[in-house]
Amino acid sequence: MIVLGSTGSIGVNTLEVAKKFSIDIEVLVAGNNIELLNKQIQEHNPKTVVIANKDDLFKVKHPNVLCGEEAILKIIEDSKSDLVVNALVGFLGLRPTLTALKCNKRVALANKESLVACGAFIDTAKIQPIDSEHFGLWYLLQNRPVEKMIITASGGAFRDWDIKKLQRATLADTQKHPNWSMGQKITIDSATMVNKMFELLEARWLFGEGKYDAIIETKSLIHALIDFKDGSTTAHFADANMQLPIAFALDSKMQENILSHVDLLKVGSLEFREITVERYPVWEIKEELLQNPSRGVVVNAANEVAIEKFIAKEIGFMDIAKNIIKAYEKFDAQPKNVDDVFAIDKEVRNFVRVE
Ligand SMILES: NC(=O)C1=CN([C@@H]2O[C@H](COP(=O)(O)OP(=O)(O)OC[C@H]3O[C@@H](n4cnc5c(N)ncnc54)[C@H](OP(=O)(O)O)[C@@H]3O)[C@@H](O)[C@H]2O)C=CC1
Ligand SMILES: CC(=O)[C@@H](O)[C@H](O)COP(=O)(O)O
Ligand SMILES: [Mn+2]
Repeated sequence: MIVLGSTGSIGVNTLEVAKKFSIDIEVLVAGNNIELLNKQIQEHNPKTVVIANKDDLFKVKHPNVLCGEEAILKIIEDSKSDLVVNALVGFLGLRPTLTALKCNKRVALANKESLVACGAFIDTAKIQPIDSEHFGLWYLLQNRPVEKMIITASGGAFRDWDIKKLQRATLADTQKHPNWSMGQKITIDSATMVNKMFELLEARWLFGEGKYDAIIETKSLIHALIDFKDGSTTAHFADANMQLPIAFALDSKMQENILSHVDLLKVGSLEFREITVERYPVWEIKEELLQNPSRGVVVNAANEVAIEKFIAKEIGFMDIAKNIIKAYEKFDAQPKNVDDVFAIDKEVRNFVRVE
């Protein structure tokens, strides 16, 4: 298989699962972490490697190394593998998803920005999501009428902070996720609750029209719940470890033991909280966005630029949501095709950059 983003949090977990299942790795794609990439090359012996920057080419211990975004698309087109794991972060992951699907490959999709920005034009039949909440929903779904699908949020790094202090929160503060160890960008998205809004959109594209909502479960032991029309509610419990969703994304008929069971006596109690607009201002547009999911492209582009500005200390933490909402109010056109998605993405980025 091909692993895009092999040196990231999902990429590393994917390679561990691949080792356990003895899956052959044809291509590794990484960004700047060449030290880790070299270790992965030694262990998995890929035929081809792609990295982000040509200045790093000489550091990679492999005879066949390419670089840049076009090279990622080319190796997908040229490869024999039937399965592409897309664990790239951000809008950068969209073209590889589209290319893999065009080449009739299966896509194990962690790159949620692909569906958020372009879900209307992606055939989800060939996609197995790598996200704990969608895995949970998929696991719970059975042939009974559903009332509502609910996903859980941890509440992120600032769930217990005094709201008045949030504007001055630093990048380092955002990274103190209570339950999960993940890449920098998704950990910021968890703190703003953008991650959960993205996941509601993903769910909408993956499972179709219906009622979707999210609540905070502070231990991240329940990942999804389904309210069935008959009055039953079922919940998916599993430890906060992505290897379970990854294992099923690589092999949906998977029968192996991947994790220890959650020990409810050790857990003792669970706490649920509402997601409020006061702490998570982006939640204000959640319902409207779910009614018009194609507008996800606007939210995604605004979020990526706002995060860049936050990291560069040009704006405070609470301004990330303000930038998103402002862009959302300004750009209300819905993309009619994939070209529109790229055009709107560009326009929104230009707008937020100068805001
Ligand atoms: N982490 C998690 O538990 C979950 C993540 N996701 C989603 O999965 C995706 C990946 O997340 P995560 O693993 O946390 O992110 P990371 O930041 O940990 O990893 C991102 C990967 O993309 C690579 N990369 C970045 N830019 C480039 C580039 N220009 N060219 C080639 N490779 C590049 C990075 O390389 P390098 O590090 O070498 O620079 C790294 O391998 C995101 O969309 C996220 O929202 C979804 C559910 C759970
Ligand atoms: C592991 C995973 O699936 C993440 O998307 C996780 O859900 C992020 O944590 P939050 O619940 O804080 O957004
Ligand atoms: Mn998730």
